Amino acid sequence: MKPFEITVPASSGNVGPGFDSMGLALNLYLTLQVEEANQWEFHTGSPVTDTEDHFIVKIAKQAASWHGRELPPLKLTEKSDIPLARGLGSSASAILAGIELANQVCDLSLSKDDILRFGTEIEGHPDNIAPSLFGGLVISTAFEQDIEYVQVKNLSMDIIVYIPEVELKTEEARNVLPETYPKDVAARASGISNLVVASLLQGDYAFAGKMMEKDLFHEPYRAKLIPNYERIRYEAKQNGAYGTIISGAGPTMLSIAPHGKGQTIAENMQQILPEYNIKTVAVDEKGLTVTELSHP
Ligand SMILES: Nc1ncnc2c1ncn2[C@@H]1O[C@H](COP(=O)(O)OP(=O)(O)O)[C@@H](O)[C@H]1O
Ligand SMILES: N[C@@H](CCOP(=O)(O)O)C(=O)O
Repeated sequence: MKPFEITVPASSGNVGPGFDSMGLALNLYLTLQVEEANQWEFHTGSPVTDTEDHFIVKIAKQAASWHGRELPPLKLTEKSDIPLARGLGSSASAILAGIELANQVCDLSLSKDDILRFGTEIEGHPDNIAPSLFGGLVISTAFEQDIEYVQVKNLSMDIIVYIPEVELKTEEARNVLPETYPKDVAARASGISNLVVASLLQGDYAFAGKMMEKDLFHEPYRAKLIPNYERIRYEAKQNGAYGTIISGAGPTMLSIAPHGKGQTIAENMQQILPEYNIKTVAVDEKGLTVTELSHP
């Protein structure tokens, strides 16, 4: 086996009202270098005590065993710009890295649709898995045995993320949501989501930003879990952003802004919230990639 590297972008799920179905791939990356080895080795920036039980290895073993195969020992080197439990899809990126690892090493011949289905089954919803796999903005939903999706590329807007120091587990942020929604609320909430999609497709980012802030599916329930929720929305708008939403389940927040204005907005917002990591990010258009390494 030749050494290779798997690269998976981060993602921002929901994009406001597209709860569990809309997500954007972002240019923060998890990379996993893979080499043959006689015994397991796992290298990351921080110590890994349970090499064979590491989340990515567990997923890879699961993917291999579902196809009647066993993963051999490997030397793995992981690097990641994606902060954990911040609403930037770290778990989806790690799941995809694990599935692709098994796909490559055990010759599973999984198609991208197979990976989407398997990854969604593990993650529970496709809104992070689909964009991290395909790149761009992806709208997706599980329908019977399949995950149906539409990929949208070449959005022309700037994106700013506000990453706090605190973590928020997605599971915890899902527990505050209602089990069911009254019919009139569901109808309005999906209408708002449809307006966001339609305006993004038309390139009307100002209207998309306005409607993104009107979510009824999750933001009203999660706002209390997100530090500085109202303040970030207000200050970002004062500084010229079109709209600000919770990224995934939070606690990171994300603004969309006019093309070319993102950097200035990020700098101004960093003055207001010095304890945050605030930066502009771009949409990743490629999704998961695998490259052969000549010199690992
Ligand atoms: N690269 C990784 N390696 C090991 N575990 C990871 C990795 N990425 C994510 N995880 C696991 O996923 C958890 C975060 O998932 P989650 O709460 O869904 O937040 P998010 O996906 O928004 O970052 C981490 O606490 C960790 O258990
Ligand atoms: N649709 C999910 C998205 C979770 O994204 P994450 O990055 O916070 O894991 C939800 O809103 O729960």
